[in-house]
Amino acid sequence: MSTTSKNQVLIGTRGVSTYLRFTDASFVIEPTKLDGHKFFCCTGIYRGVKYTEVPLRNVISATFASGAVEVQYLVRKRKGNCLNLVMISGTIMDEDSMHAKKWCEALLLVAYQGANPSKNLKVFVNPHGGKGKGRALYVSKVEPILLAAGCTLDVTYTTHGGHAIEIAREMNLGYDALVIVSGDGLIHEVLNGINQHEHRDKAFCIPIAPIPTGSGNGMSLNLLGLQDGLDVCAAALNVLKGQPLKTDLFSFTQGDRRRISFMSQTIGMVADIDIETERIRWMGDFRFILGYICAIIVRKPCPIELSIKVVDQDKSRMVDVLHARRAGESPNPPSLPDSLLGDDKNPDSANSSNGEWTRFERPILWVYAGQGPFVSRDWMQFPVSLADDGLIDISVQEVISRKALLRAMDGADDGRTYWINSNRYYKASAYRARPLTSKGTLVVDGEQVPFEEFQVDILNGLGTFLSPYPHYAPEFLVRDIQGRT
Ligand SMILES: Nc1ncnc2c1ncn2[C@@H]1O[C@H](COP(=O)(O)OP(=O)(O)OP(=O)(O)O)[C@@H](O)[C@H]1O
Repeated sequence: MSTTSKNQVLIGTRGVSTYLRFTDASFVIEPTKLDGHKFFCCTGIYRGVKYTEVPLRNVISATFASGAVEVQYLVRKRKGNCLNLVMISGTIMDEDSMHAKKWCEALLLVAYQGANPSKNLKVFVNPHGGKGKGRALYVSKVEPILLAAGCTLDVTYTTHGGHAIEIAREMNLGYDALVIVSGDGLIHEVLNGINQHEHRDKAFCIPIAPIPTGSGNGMSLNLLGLQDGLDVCAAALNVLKGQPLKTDLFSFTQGDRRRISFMSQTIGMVADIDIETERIRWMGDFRFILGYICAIIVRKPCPIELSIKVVDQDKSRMVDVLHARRAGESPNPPSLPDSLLGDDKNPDSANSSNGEWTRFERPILWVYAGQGPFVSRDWMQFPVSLADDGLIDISVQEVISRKALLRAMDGADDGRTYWINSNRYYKASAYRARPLTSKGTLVVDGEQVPFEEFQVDILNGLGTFLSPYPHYAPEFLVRDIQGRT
């Protein structure tokens, strides 16, 4: 029987003849006995070569040189573990060289769905982000994957806050993607550098791919999901295989200074948590939980004047819109009936009229505005957020009892329903806030900014990120909507 078939090659590896083949969905390694009859021990391992099947997407490289085939791919050692880069190689057995070469080319073609694996990448590495392991993780885990794919890397290790702004402002526009090895703060810097670029609009089209080595890593979680969002190898795979996802950005204006924000603006208690837990960043994202508990004990009100251009404040409808959008039933957010736009059905918030500013008049503990479901692994702040709906999600927490705040932290069954308990949640086209005291905290994408009057407007679809999905990661579909008001 000839072993030659279009989708497989037979190689000798570790003394075992082994088929390498691919189907429409998978890359398969199948050890056999040398006489061609398949033989497995009960574990599927034959002299150290194990039967392996991985999604085609996990194949990074396939080369043929000097009579040997080499395939590099990502695999989980155990279910639930992080991905790891591994390689299988061996000399071809009864194939001809031309077949082996063509097989490698065909495998790469399907594994990359026709895209070029060898990308030209600008890489920013923040050695200070998160627990300070960015450099080590980049060198040991991420760079080998990018190099295996044949990428050209232009790497900058940031030396100080603001360094990434300086580089992004001046960068050339020939990169296929900007790889950001840090947390959300460095993404914020890069976007603000791009905003000052001479060719701003073109620069905004270069997709950004986060590699999660920060504390919260909200954007990485939102793009890759809870299983992969903190896995640097899964994030490196996204650099190679992700598709551009357009996201809204926010224009944050204070006086004549305008910043770009891509994820969140926080005022009051949650901003305090960000700042006050800075000195325990070695704890990773647990710092936010600890900070929340301490902040509940203090329960400091934040006197501000808040005005919102409300588009919707009905949580049930927000969930329905999210589901419809993800099911592809509604390519664009459905327009709301005029009677609902800016309608103030709730006497607890202030008056508004269509397209006008609604004043929020009750004492508040915090405002959390932004997009993207997760701001960190345990904190789902904007569960009904859509990447490019042209709206900002705003949650406002009135002053309530400590007990009620602790209950809010509990969420429902999985800690992902935090928003249901924050008592006001809006979809808005803009908002503005004016502090009524000089003491207070304001944080934009993790960066502390002066606690002064500001306004936020939407920059619809200006951001570009690489993503495995056409929306934020699918697990964020909100199933449990108990308690929505
Ligand atoms: N070499 C450096 N030394 C000190 N600070 C740096 C350096 N390089 C960058 N920075 C600053 O580090 C800050 C924190 O980075 P980043 O926000 O990415 O990590 P994080 O705060 O741990 O994560 P997250 O924002 O996801 O919670 C950035 O705002 C940046 O200004």
